[in-house]
Amino acid sequence: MAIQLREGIYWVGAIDWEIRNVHGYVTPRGTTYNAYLIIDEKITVIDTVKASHTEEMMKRISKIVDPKDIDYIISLHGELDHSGAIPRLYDAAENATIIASKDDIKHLHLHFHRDDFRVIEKKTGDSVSLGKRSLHFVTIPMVHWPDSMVGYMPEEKILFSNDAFGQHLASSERFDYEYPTDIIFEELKKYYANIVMPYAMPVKRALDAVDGLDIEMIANAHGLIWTKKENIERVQEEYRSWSNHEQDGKAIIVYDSMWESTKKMAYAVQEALEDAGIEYHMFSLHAHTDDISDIIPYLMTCKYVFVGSPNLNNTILPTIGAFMTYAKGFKARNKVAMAFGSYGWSNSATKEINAFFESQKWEILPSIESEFVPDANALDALRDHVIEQVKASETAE
Ligand SMILES: Cc1cc2nc3c(=O)[nH]c(=O)nc-3n(C[C@H](O)[C@H](O)[C@H](O)COP(=O)(O)O)c2cc1C
Repeated sequence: MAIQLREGIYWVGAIDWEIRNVHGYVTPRGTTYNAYLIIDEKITVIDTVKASHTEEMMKRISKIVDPKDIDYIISLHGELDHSGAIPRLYDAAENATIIASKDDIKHLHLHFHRDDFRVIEKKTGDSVSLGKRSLHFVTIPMVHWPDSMVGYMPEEKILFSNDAFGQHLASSERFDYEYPTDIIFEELKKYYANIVMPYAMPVKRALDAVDGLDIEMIANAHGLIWTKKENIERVQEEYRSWSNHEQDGKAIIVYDSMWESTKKMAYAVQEALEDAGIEYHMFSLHAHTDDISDIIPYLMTCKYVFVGSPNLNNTILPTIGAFMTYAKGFKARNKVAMAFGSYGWSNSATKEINAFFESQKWEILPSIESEFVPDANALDALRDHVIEQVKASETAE
């Protein structure tokens, strides 16, 4: 059924209980595609759903209104998890016009190749009257596509924010007050880290653009809708802090190992961090025990990054390569990093890892290698080295 947000404003999206991977970002809790129906003089749908969930959306809309009567389809972002059902909805509506940003109009064309779409372009400062209510648009390019836009409805104090402030979280509950707050914020951070993080400057500009709006509800495109005053303030503060690359002073250890030598080294690093009083999280990529997308939220806010790989055929293990390839796109800033790993006869793994650190412009601590299996002395030396380096880094602050 359609869920009422305010009188005449409904959530008509879809719940994807099954999805576990969105372009390499694992989504253990599934997701939702949030679409909104507004019944006013102009019957309007804001965003749609992934094509696979089109009929679920159509059914929810049809409980409230005959889709043929829809006047406006507003597309805030052309990615297929929001635009996938636009062609079906457009065909069901007899006289609909699509409202979108200039880039989104181009993207919709490049996705659907529909020359018959009637479109109206909107940009920052433009609005559309729906009758009793209106929508005022703000383009937020690169949060997270060039086409991204939000719509503010002053009469209801609702910000339709599309992907901004979203979380991949499937639930029968629609509103933040119905769901454990910690889980929503955990998923908010994971979403920001894995989707939005590369675009720190555009995020700051977007936050400035919506700053000062009187917002009582953030109707986003994924997950729970924000309604609680403290949560609406907190999500904006969190986005501000993340876009400023603020850190929590913690560490991450990311490693893989074939015969457990590098694993022993990872645990020596753990011991050192405990001795130095640094909080940390360890990620083992062995046999994909941990997923690389789970590391990114920790990477975003940590200070220290320890990466370990043994040598395999003159290079690193592919799991560590995948982590570095994935991490590289996010442009995490202000890290202090150290490589470690075991080798047999030629060492290139830590060099490759250091080259990655360098590409990220992170401060690099001297790496440590072990020829085959590290003995107790080697592990003690590694531990002491890490303690010394970390303490020096803490004192230097
Ligand atoms: C298939 C295979 C290829 C390897 N290739 C290299 C290599 O190119 N260079 C090197 O120094 N050691 C190489 N080694 C040796 C490992 O790096 C060494 O055994 C190391 O101690 C393994 O660390 P781990 O226990 O953390 O997996 C290779 C080992 C295996 C099993």
